[in-house]
Amino acid sequence: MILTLTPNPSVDHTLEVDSLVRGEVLRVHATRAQAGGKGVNVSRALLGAGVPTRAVLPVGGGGGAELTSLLGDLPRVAVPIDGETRGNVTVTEADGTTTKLNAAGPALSAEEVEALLAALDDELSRSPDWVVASGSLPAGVPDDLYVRVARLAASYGVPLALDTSGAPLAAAAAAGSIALLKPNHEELSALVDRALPTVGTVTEAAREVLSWGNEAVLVTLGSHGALLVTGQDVFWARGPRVRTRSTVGAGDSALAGFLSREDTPQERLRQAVAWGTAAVALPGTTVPQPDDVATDSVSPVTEPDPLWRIEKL
Ligand SMILES: Nc1ncnc2c1ncn2[C@@H]1O[C@H](COP(=O)(O)OP(=O)(O)OP(=O)(O)O)[C@@H](O)[C@H]1O
Ligand SMILES: O=P(O)(O)OC[C@@]1(O)O[C@H](CO)[C@@H](O)[C@@H]1O
Repeated sequence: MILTLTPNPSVDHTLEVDSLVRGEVLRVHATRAQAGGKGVNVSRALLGAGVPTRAVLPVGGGGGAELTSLLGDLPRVAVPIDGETRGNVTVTEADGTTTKLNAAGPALSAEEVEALLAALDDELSRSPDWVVASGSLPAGVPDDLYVRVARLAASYGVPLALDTSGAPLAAAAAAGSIALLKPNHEELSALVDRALPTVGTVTEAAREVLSWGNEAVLVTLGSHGALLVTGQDVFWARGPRVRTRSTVGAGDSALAGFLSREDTPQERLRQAVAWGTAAVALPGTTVPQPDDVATDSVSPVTEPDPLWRIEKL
């Protein structure tokens, strides 16, 4: 069973337009409202693939009620909060360009933060195979929340996969004990505070993160695929070129694919890239179903050339 924690979930509203022009009246071809938030998306993707999962998330107000109804039969622990669950907006264009407007989300009180961690503690005591902690932190939640999550997971011997950015990522990565970090290229670059133009520089940055006491780094590179860096090896893989409809949730789908089955690092990377590639061909925050995923079209490369430029991959 894979447990997920999403401290700042959302209702994702997607608007599809031909082309986004600032200051104009634009006609919207299609709109959709879907359950969102990074850990929620990981759980949704796993559920679709028949992998047991459970999502822990705070919910509040009308947005929380809408999110609850959109979650359908996803197994979950919803922690009630006074604030209003956020709505995020995505605009996708005909060429696949994706523009996202993410709200800050509700402020959580200190008691609500403790209630969320208590719900997580309770679920961790049931020995899930992994816990995934993902996304931004709402106002009122200290930047070290994921450090506390890592300690809690370690106390139960449950491996933690973390996908976040900025100060919460910096705090948790520096504290160590994370089985898998999933930054994208930009997030890793911000974490080590330098540009990472090549496979070699990305690998070096990931190795620096491992030296802080973490076990593996899956760096997703958007259309350039993903690099998996462990203490021993480096693997790179990219999917086939696909028509992009929306990149929202590609990283979450990649993480779900990586965790979807016990396997070798190469096979996990193959699944991750296949699931991420499948996600971008789907609209809005739609996560891929098993039939959408073309695993055979992904061939991981062991020890890719450090001189390869990321933008050319
Ligand atoms: N434009 C694209 N074309 C093909 N595959 C893509 C594209 N964008 C993403 N992917 C696939 O999805 C994976 C995850 O993408 P990305 O690096 O954009 O994650 P992310 O930034 O965490 O995304 P998000 O935060 O929106 O979930 C990539 O490793 C790649 O396999
Ligand atoms: O604001 P955060 O928490 O960083 O990201 C939230 C979010 O953009 O992430 C998901 C896609 O990964 C979306 O469902 C959601 O709207």
